[in-house]
Amino acid sequence: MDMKKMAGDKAAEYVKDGMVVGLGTGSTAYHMVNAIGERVKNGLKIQAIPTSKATEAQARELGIPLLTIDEVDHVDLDIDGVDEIDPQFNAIKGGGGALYREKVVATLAKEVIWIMDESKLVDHIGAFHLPVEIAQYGSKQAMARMEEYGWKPVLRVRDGKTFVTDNGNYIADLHLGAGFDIEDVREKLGTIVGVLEHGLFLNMCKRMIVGTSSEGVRVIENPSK
Ligand SMILES: O=C(CO)[C@H](O)[C@H](O)COP(=O)(O)O
Repeated sequence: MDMKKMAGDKAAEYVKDGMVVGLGTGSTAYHMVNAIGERVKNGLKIQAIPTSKATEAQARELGIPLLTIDEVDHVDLDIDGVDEIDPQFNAIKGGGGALYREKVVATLAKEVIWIMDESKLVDHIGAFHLPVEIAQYGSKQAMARMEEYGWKPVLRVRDGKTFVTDNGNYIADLHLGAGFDIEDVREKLGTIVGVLEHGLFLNMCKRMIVGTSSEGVRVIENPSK
């Protein structure tokens, strides 16, 4: 079976009646949303908060009852994908550009599960670019500040056009390299006007669920949660 599907299907088992569930975004989350949709058809009673317009459309199609963010006062469980994750459970997310809503929902959640195939496990994050959501107004200046910090921001382009997030903003992708100083980058990003959120999700999850080619699904618990 597809490794992403294995992880998504397994994660859906953690959803229980009565929960408010955060539905992540991306090709792994897609399988998880399908699996939850199947369980809803079979009588599971939940409410869900999607982390992107794409996931919202998928969940709606499957008949999963949805809340808007203004209707949410807590999230019991958030399940989402990652782009990279290290043994300290520090992750980069936002490859699909949904990092802002993903972080809002993950931050509200009592419990977070990250789902992935085994390619996402790394010793040090940073080989994958770090996505940073920036306001359109002043984006040139915000990127100039990033250059001053010695980073090389690349404005995200899709299909020949500047990529615009579900929130109407741009994404600057930072190519920092594996083993970059996470705390230093996080702190410096906080000083730049126009930076709305970044894709560092540091030690947020209670467990990772990893689809592997040789061992099936691995569930890795976070001892610090
Ligand atoms: O953060 C994300 C979207 O903003 C995704 O969760 C991340 O990019 C992983 O995607 P995939 O499961 O397709 O590999």
